[in-house]
Amino acid sequence: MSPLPDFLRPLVLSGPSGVGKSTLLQRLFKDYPDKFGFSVSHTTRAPRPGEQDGKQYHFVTHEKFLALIQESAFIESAEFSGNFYGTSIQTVKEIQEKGQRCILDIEAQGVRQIKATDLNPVYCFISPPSLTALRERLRGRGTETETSIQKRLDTALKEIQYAKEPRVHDLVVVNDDLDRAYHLFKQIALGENVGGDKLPPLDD
Ligand SMILES: Nc1ncnc2c1ncn2[C@@H]1O[C@H](COP(=O)(O)OP(=O)(O)OP(=O)(O)O)[C@@H](O)[C@H]1O
Repeated sequence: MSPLPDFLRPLVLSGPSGVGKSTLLQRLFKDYPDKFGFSVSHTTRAPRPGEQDGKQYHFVTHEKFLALIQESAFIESAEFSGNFYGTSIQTVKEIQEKGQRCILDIEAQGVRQIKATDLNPVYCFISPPSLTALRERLRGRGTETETSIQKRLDTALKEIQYAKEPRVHDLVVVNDDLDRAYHLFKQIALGENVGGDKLPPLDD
């Protein structure tokens, strides 16, 4: 059996909080409003200003989230920075049925879980150029308290450690210059046969 073209496989995006995943995705969806479907996760975290239920996330209570776990509704679910996140099987199915490429934005625990399923996605890691740059972006976004920034940076170190393990990701995009990173990310999303960036040492 010949392998599926990459465009027909879901695309799993991961990378530390604040690295620029949402920024890259927003540009992609603006440029290609019909080609891609974003797998909207369920979360128990509070909406940030401007976020709409069903758009960035399905915002649910703890109780509802636990009920969905009981019903085996999720492909993956994880706790991150004190909140639960999960991808429902139904959400991915609906996107695929529309003939769109399904894009999932998932943290490291979720990536591990997806590897145990038969989803067969392309794994793309969005890397910061340095830890210093990541810290500055999280502060600059202005959505987090200093405690939350510290929590996210601690988790970021674990994400990066995991990303350094062999064969975890198929491709890396270093989000240094946004236009350059977006150009590469767009090619990957469109299923073009490109090599990614090299993972920076990230030990600053
Ligand atoms: N290449 C870049 N250079 C400088 N700043 C950037 C770059 N890409 C994104 N940013 C900025 O970094 C901040 C974090 O970006 P964004 O919210 O997209 O991150 P994220 O990975 O989606 O985070 P989370 O996982 O927490 O949702 C934003 O303020 C964004 O404008």
